[in-house]
Amino acid sequence: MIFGRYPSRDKQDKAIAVSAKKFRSAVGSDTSNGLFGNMALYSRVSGSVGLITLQNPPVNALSAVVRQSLIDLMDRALSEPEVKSVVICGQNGKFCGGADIKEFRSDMTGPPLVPMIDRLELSSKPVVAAIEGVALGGGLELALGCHYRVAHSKTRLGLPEVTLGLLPGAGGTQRLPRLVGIPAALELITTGRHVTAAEALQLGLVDFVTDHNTIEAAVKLALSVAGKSLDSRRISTCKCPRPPYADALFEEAMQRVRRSARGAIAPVACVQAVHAAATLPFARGMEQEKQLMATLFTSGQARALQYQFFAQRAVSRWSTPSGARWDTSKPRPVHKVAVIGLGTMGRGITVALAQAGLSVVAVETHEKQLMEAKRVVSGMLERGAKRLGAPPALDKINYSCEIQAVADVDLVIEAVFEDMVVKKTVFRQLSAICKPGTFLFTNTSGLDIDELAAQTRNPELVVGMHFFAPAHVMKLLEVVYGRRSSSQAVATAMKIGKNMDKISVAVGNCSGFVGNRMLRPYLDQAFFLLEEGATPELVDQALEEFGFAMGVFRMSDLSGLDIGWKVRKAKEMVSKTHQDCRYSPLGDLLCERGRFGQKTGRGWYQYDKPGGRVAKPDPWLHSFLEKYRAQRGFVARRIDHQEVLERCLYALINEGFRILEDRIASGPEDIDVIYVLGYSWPRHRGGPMFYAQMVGLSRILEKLEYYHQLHLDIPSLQPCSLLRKLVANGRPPIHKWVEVIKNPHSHL
Ligand SMILES: CC/C=C/CC(=O)SCCNC(=O)CCNC(=O)[C@H](O)C(C)(C)COP(=O)(O)OP(=O)(O)OC[C@H]1O[C@@H](n2cnc3c(N)ncnc32)[C@H](O)[C@@H]1OP(=O)(O)O
Repeated sequence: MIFGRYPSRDKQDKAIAVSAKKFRSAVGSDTSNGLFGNMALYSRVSGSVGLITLQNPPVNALSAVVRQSLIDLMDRALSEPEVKSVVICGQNGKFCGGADIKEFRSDMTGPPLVPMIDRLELSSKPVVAAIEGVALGGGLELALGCHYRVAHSKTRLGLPEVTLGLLPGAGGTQRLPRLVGIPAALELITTGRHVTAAEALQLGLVDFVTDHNTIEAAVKLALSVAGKSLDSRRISTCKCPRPPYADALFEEAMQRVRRSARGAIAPVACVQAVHAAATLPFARGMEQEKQLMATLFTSGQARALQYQFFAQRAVSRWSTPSGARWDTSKPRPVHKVAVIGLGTMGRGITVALAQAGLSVVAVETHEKQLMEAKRVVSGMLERGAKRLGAPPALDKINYSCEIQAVADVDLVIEAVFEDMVVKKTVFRQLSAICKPGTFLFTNTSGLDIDELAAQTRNPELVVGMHFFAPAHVMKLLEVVYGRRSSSQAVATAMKIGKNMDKISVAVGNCSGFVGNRMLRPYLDQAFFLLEEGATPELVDQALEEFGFAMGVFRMSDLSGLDIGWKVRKAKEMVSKTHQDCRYSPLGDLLCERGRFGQKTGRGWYQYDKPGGRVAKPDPWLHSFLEKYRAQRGFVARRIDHQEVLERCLYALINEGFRILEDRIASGPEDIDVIYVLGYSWPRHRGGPMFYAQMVGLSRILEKLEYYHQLHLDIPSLQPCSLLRKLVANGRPPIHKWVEVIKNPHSHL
């Protein structure tokens, strides 16, 4: 009966709009002031249910105006005698993406979330949250303030505040443990993990899950609970269930976050807040939550993490110095893709493409290697499918030993050895075989895209794609446009990246592109520090305390020293005499002795066996360094962590400024996203360019000048002109740097 009268989603949105219009005229509001641009709308459904719809596209974030509207509309629902219960939902199939993060950058105005949610929970009429799409952060906290929660089966729920350097500060740290218990709450709040509706139901986070119309289901529930006691439904009044092993649980959680957070303060505060829920009455727990939140809210880490959140979205709005842009370039549809070369990278790329639903032709020249690749790729797909609970996309891939098999594909991703001669040969072949218009993309970590494009009939179709290993897992993709790449080719590469669930950053063509180009001076400094008296352990410890998952030497041992050695040999750096410019052959000398890192059981550290993973200081390496210094006239001196950080990081940042100056990256966000997602730069430090702003550009400049004066033979320590210009321009904030780059005479 109720559902027969209930409008479809479309009709319902229209009904809401109509009643919103009536409501606006009833309250005599002025729509011209934008008040009703972002708000909540009210309508009455099924006679006695007040329906409040959050309306703030794209994710119905709880902006000041939305919060005020919600309060006003709840008051209205409570004051209407005909209304017996209330349903809160979000427009366009999204319940709520949480507090409006953009507001965090300015002085917060409008009614605060905490009393708003408390009032909701205190309501004498039952309130049901109809959750579709997402209920995240403040959105989930709002739902926790409601008396019942109905979710659509495709909804994702979570408290991701920790990823923004915060904690769920609108009662989330106090209500969630009371509802789902301490172990689950600790895990969800400290990781920020989203859960599916099915898991939410299992945890008791939601009361009901539907595959059908969520609002219909919520209204049905609202009708059925009207007039019933709400005593047991107010989460704040419930006792937090405390397991007997709670102390050990908190101890373990604290150790875990301290280990994995590497200096990030939010996860630690999250554990403390949940501990308050377990040990204090609700009101006192809320006070504790508020205090912890206040500390986090104004911290540099929260600013860094929120900057990174927006930067990861900003990079999709790419542009090139020649004027090509994301909003004026249309990608071409791609249905069938070929991957050439099924080594580690080619296999990962094949998996990522198949998982994105694309048909793939996977090519490897030798039958034996092809079969081995097929076995490995199938295993990867099966494991991935098991994790996602979906069938593996095995049938998306056709394997072939014949390069002719790529004749009818729309796009090729070449992933053969990182060797220009080999790649050139493949590109000439592809250009002859492929149908006209086929995009030819190359997976390379730094080779010249223009040189490769010159091998083809249509250089405008050539673009670089720098995948990071493992290619089916890592989120980052550097999309490298050459001098002649068409805007359509760039747009298509960006689109394919998005389809593979990657964050793609469009960058210009230069040796090493953005990521590896900046890595060079960083690695060089680490080698020079060894020459001057440091040990690999000292350098790594400084970098790991800064927040890197692994220091530079442990990382080199893991990825293999021979890779860099091969590149240096190809560039003739190993054999060249380096007169004006300092060059450390330490890495080469280790490779000459067969020390390639973990794979050989020896590198900058020693391991118990080839392939071993536990790095131990190596006395042989220490005495080797001593002999090396003695032979080459280096006098070992005491080097502290501060010098390690300044030399390694400021040299890397200086290269970042050069990259901006050369217009290889279109803004500092591009660099910061690349470094956080591809090079494990600690996320809570925003990225190298954001960190430079936090340290202060004048200080970076001063320190680079100081070190450059001491080491005139290290050009990478010479401050670049953009850095000087920014300091001369009064150190503008990071979002204004591009103005100085575009207008060198700018006086901000
Ligand atoms: C008192 C302080 C209390 C704080 C508690 C909080 O609530 S903190 C906020 C917690 N919420 C989140 O962390 C959610 C962040 N958003 C997301 O995870 C995702 O955006 C999404 C909601 C899962 C949607 O993902 P999708 O891939 O569909 O879209 P985008 O990520 O590209 O986002 C679309 C645009 O929406 C902007 N946006 C998203 N969430 C918010 C938000 N909470 N506040 C403001 N703006 C938000 C996002 O920036 C995108 O816009 P662009 O213009 O493209 O940048």
